[in-house]
Amino acid sequence: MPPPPPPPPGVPPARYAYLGPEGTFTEQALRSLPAAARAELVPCATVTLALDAVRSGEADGAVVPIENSVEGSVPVTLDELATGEPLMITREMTVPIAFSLLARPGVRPEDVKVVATHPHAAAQTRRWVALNLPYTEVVHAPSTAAAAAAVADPESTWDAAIAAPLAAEHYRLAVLAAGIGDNPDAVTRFVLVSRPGLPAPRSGRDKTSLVAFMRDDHPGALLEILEQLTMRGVNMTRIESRPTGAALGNYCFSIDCEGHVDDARVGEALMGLRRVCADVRFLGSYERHDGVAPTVRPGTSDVEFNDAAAWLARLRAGD
Ligand SMILES: O=C(O)C(=O)C[C@]1(C(=O)O)C=C[C@@H](O)C=C1
Repeated sequence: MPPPPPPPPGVPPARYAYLGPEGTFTEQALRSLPAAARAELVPCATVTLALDAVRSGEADGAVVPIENSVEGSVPVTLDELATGEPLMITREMTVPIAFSLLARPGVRPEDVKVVATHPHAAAQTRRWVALNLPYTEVVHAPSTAAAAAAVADPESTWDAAIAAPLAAEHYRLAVLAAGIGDNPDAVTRFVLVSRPGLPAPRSGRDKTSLVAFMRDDHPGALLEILEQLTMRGVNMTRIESRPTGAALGNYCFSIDCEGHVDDARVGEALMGLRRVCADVRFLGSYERHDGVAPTVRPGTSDVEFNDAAAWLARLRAGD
């Protein structure tokens, strides 16, 4: 394939931060974006640093992991998006996850006493490790590639890393075992995050992300939030509660739902949430990674919402 054209004269290439170092699954997710081919890619040691690079203007965007099909959400990403200077999701993408056990050349499987990896990777290889390395200690690293980079150092006290097959080439490590994930169909979802601005254009196959902060703790508080979505025919694809950090028992709800902020039913639901919640943080509308279009229930299409609004206007005007 010919190399992508350079940016026009005077226009610096976009800078994208990501959870690094080189060789992470996050880097694979970022490289799946056509724009990455023309961009400067900036590896960051943590999700927090990658997102802060966007907040400070050091990077134009950041790709971070948000959810794994086996281990669930990535709490640091949910919490960073729910607090601090607002950020906006503009794209999502998925990467199939396959793990290898990597070690310095010459290290044998029976020599592996300590294996390092990211906590989400540890959770996805738990059964394989229990069966094949029963006396091995599993320690956590900031990312799978950070574990591989550390293991490549002959002074390392870690004997092996669980990482992406790509990390073996990158850090010149030997593959002691491949395909060691407990679930061969594991997939991780990543998001591209930028500073707030115009939401990505409506594609008809969109998702909207938001964080709803409860006004106070009372019977049915969560139900009240859910009603705002259900009564407008908005289908949720994910909801989870996260502590706000303010006090014990103080929670917010991280929600993904089908549709775009420009869809009448989603806009109306957001207005409803704004009325019943202490705060609502809009995290963006963006095209779904799987291209699935929502089913619009009778009475909740744009035409029907607009027709109802026009009818009310006529009533008020005495027409
Ligand atoms: O450590 C990496 O390689 C990452 O990109 C992070 C991460 C995650 O946060 O879940 C991404 C995909 C895998 O599920 C394991 C780790």
